[in-house]
Amino acid sequence: MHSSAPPAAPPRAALPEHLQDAWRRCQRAGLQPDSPLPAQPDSDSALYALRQRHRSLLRAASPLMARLARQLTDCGSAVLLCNADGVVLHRLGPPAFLDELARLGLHAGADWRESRCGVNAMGSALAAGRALTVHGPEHYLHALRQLTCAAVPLALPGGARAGALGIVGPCRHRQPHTLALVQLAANEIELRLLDDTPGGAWLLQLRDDDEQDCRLVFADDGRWLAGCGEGRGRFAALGAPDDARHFEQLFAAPFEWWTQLARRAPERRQPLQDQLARDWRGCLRPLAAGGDDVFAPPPPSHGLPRHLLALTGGDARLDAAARRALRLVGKDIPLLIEGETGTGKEVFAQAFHASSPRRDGPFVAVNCAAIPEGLIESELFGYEDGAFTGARRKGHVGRIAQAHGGTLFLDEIGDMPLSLQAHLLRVLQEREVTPLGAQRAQTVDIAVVCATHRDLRQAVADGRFREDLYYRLAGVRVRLPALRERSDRAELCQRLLLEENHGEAVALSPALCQWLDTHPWPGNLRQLRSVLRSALASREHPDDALDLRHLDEDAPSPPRLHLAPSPDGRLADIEQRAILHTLSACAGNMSAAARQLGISRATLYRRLRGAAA
Ligand SMILES: Nc1ncnc2c1ncn2[C@@H]1O[C@H](COP(=O)(O)OP(=O)(O)OP(=O)(O)O)[C@@H](O)[C@H]1O
Repeated sequence: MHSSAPPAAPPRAALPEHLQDAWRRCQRAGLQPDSPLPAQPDSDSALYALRQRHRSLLRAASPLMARLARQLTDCGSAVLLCNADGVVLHRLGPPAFLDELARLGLHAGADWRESRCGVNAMGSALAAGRALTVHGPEHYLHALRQLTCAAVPLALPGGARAGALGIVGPCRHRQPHTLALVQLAANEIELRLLDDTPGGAWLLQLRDDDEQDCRLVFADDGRWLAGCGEGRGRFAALGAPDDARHFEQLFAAPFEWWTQLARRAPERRQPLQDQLARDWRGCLRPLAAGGDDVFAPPPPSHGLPRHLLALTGGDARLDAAARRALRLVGKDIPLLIEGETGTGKEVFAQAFHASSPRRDGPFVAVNCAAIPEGLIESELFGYEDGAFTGARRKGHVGRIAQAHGGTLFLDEIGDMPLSLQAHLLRVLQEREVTPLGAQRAQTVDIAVVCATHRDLRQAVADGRFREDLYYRLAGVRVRLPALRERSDRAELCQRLLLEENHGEAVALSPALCQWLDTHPWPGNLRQLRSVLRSALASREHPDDALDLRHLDEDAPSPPRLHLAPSPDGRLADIEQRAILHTLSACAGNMSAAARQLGISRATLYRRLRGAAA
């Protein structure tokens, strides 16, 4: 875009009727064509909150936006998505052009409403409720007259306004077919929004001889709830969802029969005639159970600092654990985190550290199960120059001393050898550490957080863990719920998918949603993340919705491995057989086997050691 004088507006009569209306609205609102664009709010946290609120729209639109952006690579144009208030939720396009737009104040989070920015395609499409193009001088404000833009309003399944999709580019790149491209993408987004209708409803997918797709949604009792794009248009003659129509008023077929059929053969298309005697092939399927969980806003978690808050997607148990931990912040009372492998104990410990006044100090993590027993002592306490044969010349600062001023995280504390437990107890009591071979003790100022997947009290009862150390470490205990127990599983899947897909939303098939929701997840979040990561990588196209077929062949089977029969049925034997089976399937590759079992490599080594003992 260049900075020469803006092109003059065309005579009003030369504008199409709907743009004349838009110009009149701006005049009535008192906008001056030569006034600058209003200053736009630009806050990351406000944008984050806004995107959270509109995540179902973003999830439906992102793949289509990415596809459009690829088609437009050579035109130097950008694809924009606004919410129903005209605020930009997402932009994709050439970085140089996006920067130009941002310099005009049109960044993500900016408000394009017609009443603020004058006639423009996004704002005016929303104001007029119709698809339209605004080219160069047709913009009301001079500041926008070097742009050309086409936009289409988007509707929610019930017909309410969801937002608008648009393509904006430099004026010299006007493309006559841009509006048609946006319209096609908008139709597809509306279809995808249907997938998000809460459970307890049925989706009827219809196809006619021209292979035109229509989708209609019905409640359990057959009431017509929604239709989208073609779905609304092609059935307009028979009514609208708001008219409380019933399936049987649209089709010459009993709804009950269709739902029974759908339960027996959900994928099969059946011939179906509507009340206008048009022939379709239709397929009825239940909408994803629990789909509403994904879109319900998380219950408020007021008062939790940002890092801990980021962990709780609304699960009451995790929320309570975070609150309990938070009461310790700054009080030097040790925290003991319990939970199965992969439940996020280390991530929780890091969030605790980041929420504490020690956040600028070090966070030092030691996995007591991963360090060979003979090395734990020197690793933890350090040693002086020449303390023992093979020691490094200049000695070694132990992990405890490294944590000075910050937090020491002792993972798998239940695996600490008894001989070292007394030594650790002294450090905790005296807040001093004496490296091996040293004459003098050093003072250390540390917060201590420990984690274990074992039952430490049982270990105390069995004499494997010192009772006095247990009470030193377990100042406050929190238990992290297993993934299968968490009520925010759907939310968590979405969050991990966004993270794994570099911030781009991904659509999930209902079958996969259901599988994700009901899988027992023995490896918890670690396993979920790795399953999602490999599923994303196995898609043919980045726009493809994730489906069961993208799972590793073995992904659904770990629970079967754990349940394999063993001669005497003991749990430890079953576990060991599962481990050995997986190891042999992975040709002895420890990392691959650990991934497949959904446990960490350290846990796998530990289990093997346990099995060999
Ligand atoms: N709140 C979270 N949000 C997103 N991902 C998480 C979260 N918590 C954990 N994860 C993922 O799960 C993986 C395992 O987390 P973490 O290492 O903290 O678990 P752990 O309980 O300490 O496991 P182990 O007992 O095997 O040491 C992490 O690498 C991270 O990818």
